Amino acid sequence: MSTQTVLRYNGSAERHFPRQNSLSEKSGPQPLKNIGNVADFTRPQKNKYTYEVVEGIAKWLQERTSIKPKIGIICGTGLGGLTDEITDKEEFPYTDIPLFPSSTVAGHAGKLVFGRLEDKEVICCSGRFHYYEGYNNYQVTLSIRVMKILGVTHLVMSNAAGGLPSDYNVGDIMILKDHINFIGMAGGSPLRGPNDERWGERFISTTHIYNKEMREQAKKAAEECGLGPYLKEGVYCMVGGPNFETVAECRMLKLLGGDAVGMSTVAESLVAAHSGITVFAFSLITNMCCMEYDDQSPPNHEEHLMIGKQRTALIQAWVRNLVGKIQLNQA
Ligand SMILES: O=P(O)(O)O[C@H]1O[C@H](CO)[C@@H](O)[C@H]1O
Ligand SMILES: Nc1nc2[nH]cnc2c(=O)[nH]1
Repeated sequence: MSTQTVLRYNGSAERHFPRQNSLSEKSGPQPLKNIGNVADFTRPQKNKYTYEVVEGIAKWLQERTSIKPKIGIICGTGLGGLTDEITDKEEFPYTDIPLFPSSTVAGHAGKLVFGRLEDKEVICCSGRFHYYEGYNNYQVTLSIRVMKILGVTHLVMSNAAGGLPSDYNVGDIMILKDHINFIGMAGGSPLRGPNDERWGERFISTTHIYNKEMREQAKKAAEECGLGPYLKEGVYCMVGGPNFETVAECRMLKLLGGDAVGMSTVAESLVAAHSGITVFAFSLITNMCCMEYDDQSPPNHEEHLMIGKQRTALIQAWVRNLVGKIQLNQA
C-alpha cells in the first residue's frame, strides 16, 4: 500500500488502527498478562517498612539487648568516634539486623550501638544511610522509626557539611536552627506516600523542628567544654549529592539563606518530628564551599574524614555533656 493510499482517509480510522475490542467495551482497568500485582501500578507506592515490619525489627533488637534507649544518636561522616564514650555497649552490625540496609560510605561504620552515656540509656547509629547511595527515603529513615518503637524521645544528630558564610571556618560546629530541604521541596519528602497515623499526622508543622530548649542546652554545654569559640547556629541546606556543589550552586545556596550544605540529616529530622521525637542536630564544618572559580581547595571526602577525627575529642565531650542535660520526662 502506498503512502498516498493511507493518507486518503476513507472515513474509517479503524481500517488503519483496528479497535481493541476488550479495551473499548469493558470498563475499569484492563488486565495485562504477566505483570504481577496490579495494585503495584494503580495505588500510591507504599513504604515497604510498614509499622508492623518496623515493630518486627525493633522486637528482634529488644530480644537481644537489655538497654531501653530514650536518646538516639546519629553519627555523621567521620564522627563515629561518638560511640567511644558509650559504656556497657552492645553492638549490632547493620548486616546482622533483619531487613536493615547496609552502610556503603567510607566513615560510616555500619552498626547500631546500645549502651549508656552519662547514665542515660542510648542507641547510636554509627553510620547513616544517604539518598545518594541509592536508598529510598524510607530506607534512609528506617533507623529513626526503629528508635521510635524502642522508646526514643530525643534525637541528637551530627553531619559533616560545607560552610557558606565567610565568617565560618573549617572545624566550626553549626547547630541547626532550621533547614532548606531541596529534595523535599521538589517532592521528595520522606513523608510522601500513604500516611500511617500510628507514626504521626498527615500534615506536620516544621516551624520549630529543631528544639529550642536542646539548642540552648547545647550552647551551655559548648561553653562548659571549651567549644564555645567554634560554635555557630544556622540553616542547613540538604542537597541530593553525591557530587559537591558548583560555584554557582554555592552562591545560590548562600543567597537563599543557607549557612551550610550537606547530603543528609533532614529526612531523618522530618521522620523523627513526624512521630513526636524531639530533634537536635549539628554540622561539623569540614570545608568551606568554593564561592570563586579560582578557588584552589575544592571539597573532598578524605579531608572531611580527617577534620572529623581532629574534632572528635571535643565533640565527644560536648555531646556527652549535652546528653547529661537532657530531661527525659520533658519531650
Ligand atoms: O551528612 P554526613 O553523613 O555526615 O556526610 C557528609 O559527608 C559526605 C561528603 O564528604 C556526604 O555524605 C555528606 O552528607
Ligand atoms: N553537599 C555537600 N556535602 C558536604 N559534606 C561535607 N562537605 C560538603 C559540601 O561542601 N557539600
